[in-house]
Amino acid sequence: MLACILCEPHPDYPAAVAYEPSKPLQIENIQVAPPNSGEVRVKIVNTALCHTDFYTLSGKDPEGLFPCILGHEAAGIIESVGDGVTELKPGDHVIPCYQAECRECRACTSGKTNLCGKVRSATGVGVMLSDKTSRFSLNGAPIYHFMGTSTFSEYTVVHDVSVAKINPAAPLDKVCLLGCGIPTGLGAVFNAAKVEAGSTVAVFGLGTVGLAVCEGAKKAGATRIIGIDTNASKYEVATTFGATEFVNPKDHAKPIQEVLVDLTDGGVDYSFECIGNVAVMRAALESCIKGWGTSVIVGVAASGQEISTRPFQLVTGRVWKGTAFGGYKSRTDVPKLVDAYMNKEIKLDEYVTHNFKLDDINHAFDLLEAGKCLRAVIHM
Ligand SMILES: NC(=O)c1ccc[n+]([C@@H]2O[C@H](COP(=O)([O-])OP(=O)(O)OC[C@H]3O[C@@H](n4cnc5c(N)ncnc54)[C@H](O)[C@@H]3O)[C@@H](O)[C@H]2O)c1
Ligand SMILES: N[C@@H](CCC(=O)N[C@@H](CSCO)C(=O)NCC(=O)O)C(=O)O
Ligand SMILES: [Zn+2]
Ligand SMILES: [Zn+2]
Repeated sequence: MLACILCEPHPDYPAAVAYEPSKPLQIENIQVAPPNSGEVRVKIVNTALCHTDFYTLSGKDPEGLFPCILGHEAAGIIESVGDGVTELKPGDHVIPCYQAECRECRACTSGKTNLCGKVRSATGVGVMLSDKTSRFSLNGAPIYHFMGTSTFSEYTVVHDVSVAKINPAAPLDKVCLLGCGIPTGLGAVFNAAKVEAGSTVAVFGLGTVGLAVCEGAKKAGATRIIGIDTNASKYEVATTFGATEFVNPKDHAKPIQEVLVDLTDGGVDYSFECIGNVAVMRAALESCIKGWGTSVIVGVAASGQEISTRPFQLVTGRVWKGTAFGGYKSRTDVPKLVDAYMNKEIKLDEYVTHNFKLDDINHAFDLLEAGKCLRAVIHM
C-alpha cells in the first residue's frame, strides 16, 4: 500500500537536483506539490540514464534550464491524480513519457507523427501547462521540470497525456528502459527507415540507442549490420544485438563514408546516426547508396551545431530524415512494447549493465560519459 503524501504536512522526498551545467547532481529533500488539473503525481520506482540527460547537464541543450531535475527513462506507480484525470488512478503502473499523446491535437490526429503538440510549449520551458509553474521546490525556491518527466526524483508530477499505463506484472527495473532509448532505436528501424529483409545497414554509435537499432535491423532481416564506433570495447556486445561486422574510424586514414562505400559495393541501404555528432551525420548520409539509400538522424547535437552536405547527395536519390522516440506514440505504443518484452519478443535485460541507488547517480553519469555502461538503472 502506498502512503498518501497528500496526508503528510510537509512531505520532503529525495531528488537529484542539477544546479549548474557540468556540475555533479546534488541529492536534496525537495517538496513535490500535488497534481493540478490534468496532472498526475507518480512515485518513481526505477529510472535509467540516457545520453540526453548527460547532454542537457553539459549545458549544450538550448532548452536546458537550471536548477532542474533531469531524467526521462523511468517507470513507477501513480500516487495521486488531479481534477479531470479519468484514465489513470492511484496504483496504476506507468511509464512517464517525454512525448505526450493527447489524441486530439493536429499532430495526434494527423496519422503522420508521434510529436503531440498539447504540452510541448510547457515541457520545453520546465513548467506544467495548467499554470506555467513548477511542482518542485526546495525551501520555497522553484526547481524546473525537464522534458515533462523529471524522473531523477522519488516523486514527480507529469501531464496525464504523457503517461503510458502498463501491465502491472512487468518488472519496473527493466521496462523503465522503454521510456526512451530502446523504443527510439527499434522505431528508427521499423517506423522511420522501414528496413527490409536482405538490407545492408550501418549503425554509427553503439550505445543503447545504436544497439537497439542493431536489434531492430536483425529482426527486420537485414543481412549485413555494420557497427561503427570509436570505442572498440563496444563490438563484442554489439555482436549479441545483431551486428555482423565492425569498422573503427580510428583505423582508417580516409573518410569513414569512403570506407563504407568501398565495403558495400557503392553504399549501404540504410544508415543510422546514434551519437549526436554533425560530422558523423554527414558521413552517415554519404555512406548510403545513391538512388535509394536512407539515413536516419537519431543523435541529438548541441546548440549551434548544423548539418551540411552537397545537395548532389540528395539530388542523386539519398534520403535524409530523423526520428524522435522512434516515431512511437507514447500512450498507445509503449504498453505494447511492454507486452512485447513480457512475451520475450524484444530484449531489455541485456541493456542493463549497472544498478545503483539514487545516491550514486553521479557515478552512473561518469560511466555513461566514459562509455563504460549501456543503461545504468537507479533504484529509488
Ligand atoms: N532522437 C531521439 O528520440 C533520441 C532518443 C534517445 C537518445 N537520443 C540521442 O541518441 C544518441 C545516443 O544515445 P545513447 O544513450 O545510446 O548514448 P551512448 O553515450 O550510450 O552511446 C553513444 C556511442 O557513440 C560512440 N561514439 C561517440 N563518438 C563517436 C564517433 N565520432 N564515431 C563513432 N562512434 C562514436 C560512443 O563510443 C558510444 O558508444 C545521443 O545523442 C542521445 O542524445 C536521441
Ligand atoms: N532540447 C533539445 C531537444 C533535443 C531532442 O531532439 N530531443 C529528442 C529526444 S532525446 C531523448 O533522449 C526529441 O524527441 N525531440 C523532440 C522534442 O523534443 O519534441 C534541443 O533543443 O537540443
Ligand atoms: Zn533519452
Ligand atoms: Zn496531441
